[in-house]
Amino acid sequence: MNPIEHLWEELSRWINYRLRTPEVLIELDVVLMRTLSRLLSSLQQASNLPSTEEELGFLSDLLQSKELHALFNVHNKVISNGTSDKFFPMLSTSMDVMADVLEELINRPHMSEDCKELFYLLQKPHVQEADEDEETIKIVQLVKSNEPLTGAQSAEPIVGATIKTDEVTGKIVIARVMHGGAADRSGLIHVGDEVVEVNNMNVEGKTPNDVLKILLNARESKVRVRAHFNYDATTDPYIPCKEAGLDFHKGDVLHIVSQDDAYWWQARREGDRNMRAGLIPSRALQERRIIYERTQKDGEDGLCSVSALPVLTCSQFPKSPRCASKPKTKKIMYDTAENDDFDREQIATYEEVAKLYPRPGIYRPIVLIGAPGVGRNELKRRLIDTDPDKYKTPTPYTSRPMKTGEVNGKEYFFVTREQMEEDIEASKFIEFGEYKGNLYGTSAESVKTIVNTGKVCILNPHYQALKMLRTPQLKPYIVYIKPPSLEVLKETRNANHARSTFDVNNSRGFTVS
Ligand SMILES: Nc1ncnc2c1ncn2[C@@H]1O[C@H](COP(=O)(O)OP(=O)(O)OP(=O)(O)O)[C@@H](O)[C@H]1O
Repeated sequence: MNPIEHLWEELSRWINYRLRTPEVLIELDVVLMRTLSRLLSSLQQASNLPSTEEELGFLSDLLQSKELHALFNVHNKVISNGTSDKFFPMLSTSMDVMADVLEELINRPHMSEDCKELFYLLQKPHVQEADEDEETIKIVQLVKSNEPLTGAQSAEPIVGATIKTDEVTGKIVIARVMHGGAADRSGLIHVGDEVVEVNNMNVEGKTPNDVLKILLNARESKVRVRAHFNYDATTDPYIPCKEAGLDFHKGDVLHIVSQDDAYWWQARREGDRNMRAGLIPSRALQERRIIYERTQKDGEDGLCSVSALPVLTCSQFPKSPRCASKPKTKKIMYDTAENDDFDREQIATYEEVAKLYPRPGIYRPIVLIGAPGVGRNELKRRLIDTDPDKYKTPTPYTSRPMKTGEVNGKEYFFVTREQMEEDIEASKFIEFGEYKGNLYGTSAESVKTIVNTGKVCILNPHYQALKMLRTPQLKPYIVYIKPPSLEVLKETRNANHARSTFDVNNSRGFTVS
């Protein structure tokens, strides 16, 4: 440790270990002066001069540090009060008397409520700083909100309080505390309090407008996420402080206030009037937890080695007709390994969201999802029938040669295989597949074109295409089609002579018995 660090250590230790009594303020001042003069003389000795960048940096930080400046303020205060006995206790022996009383109290086998209160009060440092006029600096953390500030027109609003320049001193002071606002609820801010610093910026010489600018520039995280899991802090064995936890349910939108800690974010529930932020597990922590739980569970199920990041493959999903050996229409090919988002999507934690403002004349696409054969295609067809000018489905692309009577752009857009492969490679298709040696696919561009022409785009893609469709640009409504009861299903499908869409020959009627 270099001599400067050593001196600073000594000074800090001294401050930390002593009570802040009035006598101590004087003593502190003496120590400060002594330490600084030792620092100066040590700097004057050539051998002790800071030579490395690290030492110079330390000295520069020290000289600019808030602690040192605060100590200088103490020094100035002591000097400006001269020999006034303002900083001295009423009795020269008051500290001894207090120690005696505390000892007396602690040795009592039973303490009455009054004694307990006295015992508690006497241990509080502010009792020991008895002077009424003594200045105290409160560091108050108020979180900026959008709460209305009625009656704040005359002066500038600051987190539920108004400020003004004091006519006599020229300092910024609290003019009014808005009832029920953040400042009022904190109970720490009162009319007439001088504002010394805002967000670590000294406001000396500044106008209320300047202070407002500082507040407006305060950068609070604007991140909002939707939770994809339930969270109950009381049952979380990892949370460092259960009381500080914020419980939420799957689907809740959370406003992330701070992501400074890698494992514990601070958040508020969107729309919650309680302004206090609470701790929630970060995405990284929750992902780890889910992976760990899955690994444990799979272990219990007797499965052999499970990778830390499980990637679901077709075989792990319930038997899908599109995975059948002889697909009816087309084989959908998805190389999940190529999709960066795939793993994360399998571990649902938080999803970033933002408020959406409708754009006149622009409709969000409707994406129909559901069990095979549930009737998505039928629904799409019927919707388009109701209003063909309003609803539109994209025309697919194919590499198959055009048949006689077909019109390019009507049934399909006909392109070469090379062109299609190139576009697939460039992620231009939301879904694609191969059937009988020809490629088929729906391009993202054709969805955008329908949206931009003011029509409602309807899609009934393979569920894997959701990854491509669920983007901030397209913002689709994803509608899950729930099948009706078996009785209704039998009745309607039989009446319609419905054909199964997923059996190998596509010629079977519904086998509902
Ligand atoms: N509401 C309904 N009433 C009567 N029949 C229906 C109804 N909905 C669908 N069907 C019939 O059921 C069969 C399957 O419907 P459809 O092809 O729309 O299913 P799908 O969900 O698009 O299937 P897939 O996703 O597997 O392609 C069709 O013969 C269709 O006519």
